[in-house]
Amino acid sequence: MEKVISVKNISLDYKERDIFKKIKGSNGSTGVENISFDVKEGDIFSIIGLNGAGKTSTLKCILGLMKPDKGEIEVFGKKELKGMDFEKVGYLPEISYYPKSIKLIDLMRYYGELYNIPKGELDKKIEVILRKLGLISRKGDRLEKFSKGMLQKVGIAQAILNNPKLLFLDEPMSGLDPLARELVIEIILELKSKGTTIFFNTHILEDVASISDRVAIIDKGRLVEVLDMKKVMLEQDDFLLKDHFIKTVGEK
Ligand SMILES: Nc1ncnc2c1ncn2[C@@H]1O[C@H](COP(=O)(O)OP(=O)(O)OP(=O)(O)O)[C@@H](O)[C@H]1O
Repeated sequence: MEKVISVKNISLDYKERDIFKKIKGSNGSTGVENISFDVKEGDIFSIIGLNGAGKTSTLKCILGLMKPDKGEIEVFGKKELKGMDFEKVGYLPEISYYPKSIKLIDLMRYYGELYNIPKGELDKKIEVILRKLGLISRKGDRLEKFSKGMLQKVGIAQAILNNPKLLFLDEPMSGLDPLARELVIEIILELKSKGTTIFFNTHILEDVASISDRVAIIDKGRLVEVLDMKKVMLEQDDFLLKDHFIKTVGEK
């Protein structure tokens, strides 16, 4: 299997960012320190860590939304994602900001245009995805009428609209009810079965253990270990990610 993401010795120190030096009273903090890992094509790769561990910072560096101070990142074998590359990538940010007055269908059409989805296919694609996420009856509603969980589903819908080859999900289960969480797991597994590589950040360990091929544990900006889940499960049939995580992070 090919490497889709390669992260080598990246560090990102918010203290070094000029903008934070300028904000009176802000000391900033270390985002990530000397992190390295690879993600193989078709894998589900999860990063778990406590609040502030560095999950979002790592993801933003991979996507090119932040530039690490040190280290190298390659995605699809390239040092920088550009133009057409983004048509192959889906991204659910940790917090999505959408104009409140926009109707769901118009937001989806807007993303469809950004992804260059042919006009003739777009409405059908939107329909399928909104139906899957239980949002079809709300497609004509403005987003100001949506609950937090519904907005999270909107974020997921836009992230998968282009059938991405590589999907980034930052806390995908945030604000979702148990049924919606199951639905998202189903969607993730369906995408994997079609060959999509999935990279996701979470601190909800139950969601990770059963579906991930590899799990990276990070703590205070540092990579503690990368677990090969199949191998771990074979070696220890009573392995519980939660217990392992508490032990590992607790001992640091
Ligand atoms: N914009 C910022 N300015 C200064 N420090 C920041 C900024 N963003 C993140 N940090 C710091 O970087 C560290 C890692 O934050 P990050 O958001 O990557 O963690 P996380 O694991 O995604 O956390 P969470 O689970 O709470 O979303 C934290 O110590 C945080 O305070």
